[in-house]
Amino acid sequence: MAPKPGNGEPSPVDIPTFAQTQLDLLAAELAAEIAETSTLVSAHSPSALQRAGVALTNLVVSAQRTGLGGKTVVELGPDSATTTGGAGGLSSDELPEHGIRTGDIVVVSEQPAGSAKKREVREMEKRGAKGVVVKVGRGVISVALDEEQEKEDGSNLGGGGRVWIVKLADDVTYKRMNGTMEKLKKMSDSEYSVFIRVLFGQGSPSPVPKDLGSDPEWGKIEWVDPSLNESQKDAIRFALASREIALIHGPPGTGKTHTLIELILQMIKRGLRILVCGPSNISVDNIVERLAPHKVPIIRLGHPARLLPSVLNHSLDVLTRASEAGAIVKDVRAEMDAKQASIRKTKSGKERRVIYADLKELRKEYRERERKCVSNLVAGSKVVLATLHGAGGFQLRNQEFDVVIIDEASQALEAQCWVPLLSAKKAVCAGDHLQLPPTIKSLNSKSKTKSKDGKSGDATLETTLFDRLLALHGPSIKRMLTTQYRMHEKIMRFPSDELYEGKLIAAEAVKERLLKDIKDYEVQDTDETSEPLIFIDTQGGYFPEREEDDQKQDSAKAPTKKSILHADSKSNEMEAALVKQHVQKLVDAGVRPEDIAVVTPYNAQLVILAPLKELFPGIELGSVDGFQGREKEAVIVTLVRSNSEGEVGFLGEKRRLNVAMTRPKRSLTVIGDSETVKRGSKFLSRWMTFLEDNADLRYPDLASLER
Ligand SMILES: Nc1ncnc2c1ncn2[C@@H]1O[C@H](COP(=O)(O)OP(=O)(O)OP(=O)(O)O)[C@@H](O)[C@H]1O
Repeated sequence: MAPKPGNGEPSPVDIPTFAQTQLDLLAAELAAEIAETSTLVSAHSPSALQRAGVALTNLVVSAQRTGLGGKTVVELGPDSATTTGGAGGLSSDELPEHGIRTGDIVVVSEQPAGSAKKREVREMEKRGAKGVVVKVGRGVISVALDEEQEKEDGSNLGGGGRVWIVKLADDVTYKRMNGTMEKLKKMSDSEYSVFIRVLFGQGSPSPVPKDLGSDPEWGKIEWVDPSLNESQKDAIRFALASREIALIHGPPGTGKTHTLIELILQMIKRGLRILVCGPSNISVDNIVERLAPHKVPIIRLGHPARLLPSVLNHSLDVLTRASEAGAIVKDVRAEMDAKQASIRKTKSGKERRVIYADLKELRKEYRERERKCVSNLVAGSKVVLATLHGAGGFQLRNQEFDVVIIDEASQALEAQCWVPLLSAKKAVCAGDHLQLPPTIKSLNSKSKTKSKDGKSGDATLETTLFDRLLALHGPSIKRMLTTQYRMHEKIMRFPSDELYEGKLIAAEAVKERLLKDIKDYEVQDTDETSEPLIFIDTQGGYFPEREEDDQKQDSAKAPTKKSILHADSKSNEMEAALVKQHVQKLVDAGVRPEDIAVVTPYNAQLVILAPLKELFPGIELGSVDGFQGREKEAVIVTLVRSNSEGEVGFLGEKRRLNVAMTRPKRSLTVIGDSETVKRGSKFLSRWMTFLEDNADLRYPDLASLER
């Protein structure tokens, strides 16, 4: 564990040791990810892998062209020999249902004939071509190949024959994190900036005046949005006044992004140059969308195919094309496209080789011109937005920013945060360390850490920068947002008291909102729609949980990635029946299925709940982890665990429960076995007692349940 919070001076961290620990942990994580893919691929047939969402079979290369960065983009379409027009409702030019998404790293390779052949990922990588999916359409999927991946005779792309693509572990992200950690490790003591020293406890953050609200400098801010609440204003003042680091702690629904937007606008007013990052494209786009109406000049880095359509106008790619220098780049691109097209026409090996040599030259020229054009644009902009990973691209090399802002910092790996932070002078990180950290596959992997004074501890990738800084410097480096704009007062009470020191306040507009008060359509006043908090207690041992393995034996169903990867997941059929009954009551009262979500910690339970999607079109079913950041009018949580041993597994994780119970706006229904759950932990025991005392407590009516 990291040093104790706030006990005077922080214990300094030895930076090279820290970086090495991160490198070890990242290597273990990448290995776990690679192993997962390899196991999947070698154990299942191509069609099973397609159903599991990790492959797309029966394709042919239909075209190739030049993409961003001068890369070759191959377009893949269905092989007409395998799609007999219209079979299964599929027209011959449409791709079947698949799980490959833009941004996935894939290998394109010759498809093995028959399913008997053993497939090895490593072998496929060697013989095929690796790349990134840049576009997914109904009838075509485009892959930008890694440099020089296409062999001159096209043999690694099926040589004109049938190919398939398989999703691989995303090692690109790792390379960037590793590169960053290597740099950090090699830095000498004299190269550490004040900022770096503070972030590793080799110095304390510069003091900030105590009462910023009445401070002559920070107390008189002209707010762009005067409706900000006091805790939001205070967090912004603190983030502006701090010199090295400020954490903005945003519990669920407290307007974290809202606050960051005002902070960015205030920083722009002060002439500061800002880099804004988040762990995912969506987290960054969310900010671009909300900044755009303020008409401030912003540039969004990142591949256009991965950005929301609404933010494209701010994307570097679009801005580059619109610029004057962009026109010259376009000419080179056209020439390259013509060459690419001619490769496919010629059969002569000699001619192909000449064209490839020309292409290589053109690619170099293209890249140089594009880089120049991009650097000019970036250098001239005051606000740049990118994913943490994207901030490590060539576009930001040698660029300096006054402040780096990281949203959702508690959901990012620390090594990823260092991609933009290595050259930062000051950082503002927003997040909530009491919700779930990033998902880690190598969970058992721990590495020893050592502080400068020789104290050692265990480090895991789950410890985020946010956690570490709080542990290092204590609460004085953070400000918490305290008014929440999502939940009914009664839904908020338990998480607030247990996790947020009882500090959360429900905003007037939401504190008494019930389902029956929905304004957009009519909802009847029933027992289900007039209660914000319902607990259906399944205690008594009548509703035991099941292991996924038990079900697989009696199920002839095709594997899904979920079922393959969650072989030891749990489910509870009777709880699922109770969910269905409750949803039916809500829908009968008039609540729209699209305003209802069912969340559960267990993926096997999701498989059992799946038929609800057909019964109530529009309803959302999700794992707790997948629902983080989301909200719904009504949320039903099924806890699944029910056994005589009091085993609760990963239900015992407070942060997971916190996410589960803070998704609803007007109605939270918890379905679970209080006897089992109570025994899981003190926190769970207090939650069960709270529900018994405060929720509308119900017991299942066994007779009315259809099995
Ligand atoms: N000062 C305010 N006055 C009124 N409404 C506000 C205020 N601040 C935030 N909100 C509203 O609260 C909601 C949540 O805001 P926002 O999306 O910024 O939250 P968030 O904290 O980023 O969300 P999450 O809980 O997912 O982290 C939004 O509907 C927003 O308009």
